[in-house]
Amino acid sequence: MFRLKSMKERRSCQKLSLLSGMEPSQSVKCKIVVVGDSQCGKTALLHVFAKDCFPETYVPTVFENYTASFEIDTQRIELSLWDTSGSPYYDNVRPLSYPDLTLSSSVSTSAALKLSICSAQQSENSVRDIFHVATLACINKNNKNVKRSKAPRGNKRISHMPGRPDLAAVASDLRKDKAKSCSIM
Ligand SMILES: Nc1nc2c(ncn2[C@@H]2O[C@H](COP(=O)(O)OP(=O)(O)OP(=O)(O)O)[C@@H](O)[C@H]2O)c(=O)[nH]1
Repeated sequence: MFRLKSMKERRSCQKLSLLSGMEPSQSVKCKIVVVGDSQCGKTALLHVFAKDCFPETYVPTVFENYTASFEIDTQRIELSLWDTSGSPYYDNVRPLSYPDLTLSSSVSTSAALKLSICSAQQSENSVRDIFHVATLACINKNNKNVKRSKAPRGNKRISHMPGRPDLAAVASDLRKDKAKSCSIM
């Protein structure tokens, strides 16, 4: 049913549009590259976010791409998610995933991620938060004033939605978290 937007909705909508420099009807595109040590859980992180499933078996990554879209303050966000290999064997080719990376965007996003990484392995919401923070950092690259709003969490709509395993069951089987680092750039 058609519904008129409240003043508050309109304001927050305008706010993000101004910040991203786009009309709300247009989507903001962000690219997020996940890097980190081998087997630190990069692919698992991406699977939980983009595919709503947790990969139990380890399959070494070379390169993999995922897409996801959601809304923040009615602004449509299209994410291009890049998974990389943590193996030193790919040290020379990995940087090809982020040729246009600036140090500042990498540092600010990594810092945000570190705050959330501890619970990311056990909570779907934390995983979502990580990518929302990374997305805002991505938008922030073009506009220094962007702030995370207090609006309800964006609803993610994903390109592939396989069956959703019981994450609680997976969590009960969690082994001790590894002291490895994982970053989103
Ligand atoms: N218990 C537990 N296992 C995890 C977690 N995240 C990932 N794993 C497991 O750790 C293994 C490696 O996870 P991946 O996500 O494939 O690791 P990766 O960082 O992508 O590894 P590379 O492809 O080598 O770079 C898999 O068997 C996952 O099931 C976690 O949060 N808890």
